[in-house]
Amino acid sequence: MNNLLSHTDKPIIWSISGADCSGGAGIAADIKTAHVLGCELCHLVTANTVQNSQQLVAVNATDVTILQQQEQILITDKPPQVIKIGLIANAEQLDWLVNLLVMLKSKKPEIMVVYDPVGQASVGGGLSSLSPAQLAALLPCIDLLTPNLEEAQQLTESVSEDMTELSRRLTQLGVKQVIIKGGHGGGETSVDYAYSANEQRAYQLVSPRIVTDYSHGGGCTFASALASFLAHHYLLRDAFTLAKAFIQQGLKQHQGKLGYYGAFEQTQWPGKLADFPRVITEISDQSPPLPAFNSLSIERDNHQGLGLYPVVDSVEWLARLMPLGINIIQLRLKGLSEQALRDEISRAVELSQQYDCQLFINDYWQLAIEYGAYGVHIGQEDLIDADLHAIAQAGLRLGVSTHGCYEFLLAQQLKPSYLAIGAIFPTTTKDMTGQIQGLNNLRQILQLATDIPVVAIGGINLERAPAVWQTGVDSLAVVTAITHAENPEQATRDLQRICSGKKDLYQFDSVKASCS
Ligand SMILES: Cc1ncc(COP(=O)(O)OP(=O)(O)O)c(N)n1
Ligand SMILES: Cc1nc(C(=O)O)sc1CCOP(=O)(O)O
Ligand SMILES: [Mg+2]
Repeated sequence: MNNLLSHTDKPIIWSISGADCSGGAGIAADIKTAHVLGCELCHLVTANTVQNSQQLVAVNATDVTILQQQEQILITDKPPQVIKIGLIANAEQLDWLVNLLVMLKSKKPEIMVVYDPVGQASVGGGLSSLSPAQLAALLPCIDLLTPNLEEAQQLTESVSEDMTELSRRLTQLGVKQVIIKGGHGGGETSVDYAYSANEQRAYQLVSPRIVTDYSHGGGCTFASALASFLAHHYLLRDAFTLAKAFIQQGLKQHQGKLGYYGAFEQTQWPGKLADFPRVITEISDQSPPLPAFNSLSIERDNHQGLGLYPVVDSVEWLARLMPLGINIIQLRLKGLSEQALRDEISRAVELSQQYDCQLFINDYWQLAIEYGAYGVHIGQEDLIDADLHAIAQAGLRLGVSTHGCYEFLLAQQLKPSYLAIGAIFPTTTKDMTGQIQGLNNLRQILQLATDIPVVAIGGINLERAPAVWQTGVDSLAVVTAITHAENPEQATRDLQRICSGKKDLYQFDSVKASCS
């Protein structure tokens, strides 16, 4: 257990779950899911169940000594990044599991543990009779719990149907993050609710309900899809979004087929906007509804798009760069007094009119409106406080920062003038820890884009710019590649040249996991 180095490029997941001889649920679902999502899955089978599409006949619990042997033979050879837990057949297994998790987390705290608390088989019958009191020892070891509403009620010994209340209670029992699945309810849509105790934030996603009986193993698949995306280092909100899209895509394979309880279909890495959920948020679901924001002046027919987008921190920089034929530019001021802000912004707007340049003001949307700037750029944290109606009514364009697919979908629902995706690479300009996208993730997110222009930002320099441009983005936003360059004017011209190059690919079929 000293050497927890992995021997494979693929992230390793351990699934500690039961085997379903009918192939729909349990380990079978976990293996199929992890496989198509670019992970390697080791299985420690807790029970050999006897079931088919109609009934559960027996749960034959595995002897704990076998699970211990499997744990020991795997631990140095195939150590896990993520552990996914399903069926725990008895109290003896529970004790073993709690000890295992405590030991693993003491050696490698970053191991993530996902627990899908299966108590009932979907074909009817009890898989496990562990009580909430017995499970209490396990919950503090769990990073992500994925109950349905009924399971959340059982674990909290509550009759509440309020997902907010249930998820808070579950985190009080020690679980760090919860996703309560709404898939089993009625209605036209299925709403899932995630809550992170660390972030103290909730996320809600809704998808149209797909009518099909081919859903056997859907719950196990959802949990193992989450485990797979977490193993690829996606944040909870993005793993949640991708896992919901994965489920939607799988259910659609047998849409409308009823009368036979078939195995859920695991297909491929989700990449079609139609499979992705809608983000429920008070920002996008405002009343009255938000109007679409004015669009930018953009030339797409010559493949150039918006081109280079310098982001600078003074009017002096604007005055230096605008004469070079810049189409779009941003004034990103930090830490100035009210008067200094007013001076800079009013001078910047004047200058932008002189050069007919699309000037965006970062953060200060009220001053941008007051001085008649072309647009404002708003970060995710500031979206809630900004008066988006006022920005639209004043005719200003809106740019929104996004970091990952959840924020991208949320921002896209607002129909802004452009969407920024970052940070593509590590950057020294601001702390983007945990939010570095890389080129593969950028390509995946671009598959979800509509006709709203997309700007890439973060760590883009002369060497990296061609590869980012080739992903098909409409613009490259840069700070230090210009402001820290030995010769900023030359760097600007070089970047402009890259951004005027033809893009070869506008097709992103089956982009594989970020592991490549
Ligand atoms: C084009 C572009 N993209 C992203 C950002 C970042 O904006 P924000 O999230 O508001 O963070 P700060 O820039 O305010 O630190 C941006 N400014 N421009
Ligand atoms: C200001 C900013 N916003 C980012 C985001 O991802 O939202 S990354 C970033 C820094 C961009 O600076 P540079 O080009 O020097 O890396
Ligand atoms: Mg900002």
